[in-house]
Amino acid sequence: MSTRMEATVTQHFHFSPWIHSSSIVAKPKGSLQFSRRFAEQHILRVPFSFNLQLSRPSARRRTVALNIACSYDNSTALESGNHFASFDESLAIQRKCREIESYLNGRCIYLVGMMGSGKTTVGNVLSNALGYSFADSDSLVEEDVGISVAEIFKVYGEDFFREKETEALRKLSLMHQFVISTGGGVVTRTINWKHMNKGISVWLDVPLEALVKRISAVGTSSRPLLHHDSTDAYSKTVIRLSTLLEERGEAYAKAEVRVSCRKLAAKLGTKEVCNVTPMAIAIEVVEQISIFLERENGSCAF
Ligand SMILES: Nc1ncnc2c1ncn2[C@@H]1O[C@H](COP(=O)(O)OP(=O)(O)OP(=O)(O)O)[C@@H](O)[C@H]1O
Ligand SMILES: O=C(O)C1=C[C@@H](O)[C@@H](O)[C@H](O)C1
Repeated sequence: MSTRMEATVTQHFHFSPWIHSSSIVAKPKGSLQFSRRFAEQHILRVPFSFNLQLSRPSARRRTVALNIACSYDNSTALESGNHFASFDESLAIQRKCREIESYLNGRCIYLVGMMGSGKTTVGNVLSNALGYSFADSDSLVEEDVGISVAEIFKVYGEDFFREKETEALRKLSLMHQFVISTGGGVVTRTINWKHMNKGISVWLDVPLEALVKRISAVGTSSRPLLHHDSTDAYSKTVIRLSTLLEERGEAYAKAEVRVSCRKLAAKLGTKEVCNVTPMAIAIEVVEQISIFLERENGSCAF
């Protein structure tokens, strides 16, 4: 005798920010029928594949194979879990970069944000994907003066550093096809915006707690605005970072594009901003730039 039984499958998928969950053509719940011989097994492995329908018409469909574990009978506990779709992020970001490059028209990308927000780390990923060169305004100032930023602050003071920084940005504003990691304080001077507005500015908006975690992992010796020799150096760093973040919030918000790492973490299904990889952030940067370019062009360009 062949008795059939029904099982409910609940799917939870985590996708790269590339794919908007609203655009996925898949039912979140489904019903499957199994023959009696599966009754002894706690977990059924069901080979399952479907096409991800991306919202952008020009984007390629990707097929992912997922194993869905479930048990039979709605009333018994379902064996559940999150199943990550494999996704070649480096190919995906390169593809998206190709889509936007003619709209960028060689304009430089200026990454702005607090110390430790990942401008250098994400900037390198982005420049590779775009095929752009990478520059760091702090490094340019160091090359110009011949000593480190920390030493410049100590020997010549902050105002001298700010002048040199503005000069570095002026030179960079004459360049094309660069991703530029800027110093954390560039947003505070109006003249710097004049230079950065030759390209596209992107704010890497990272919450305080993630900044603190990252900075305390590497120390503050290279960051003169945060460095303290005192015994309670950690708490002083937290207070200083939080004050700077509050003072500069509005200035960072002047950037044309904002990438909120908190929102991105939520979109990726994690509360922990520190779990979001530089690649995932770089992908989101390209996504947000493409939205900005669409607005700039007044139509759906991609
Ligand atoms: N997404 C990330 N996940 C985990 N660690 C990261 C991430 N992004 C950056 N980091 C780490 O945080 C630290 C600061 O990053 P990075 O130097 O890129 O920031 P920054 O904005 O360029 O800082 P600054 O302006 O002070 O030079 C580095 O140690 C880096 O490895
Ligand atoms: O946030 C800031 O004001 C600074 C950030 C660093 O990148 C350096 O530009 C310098 O230490 C100052």
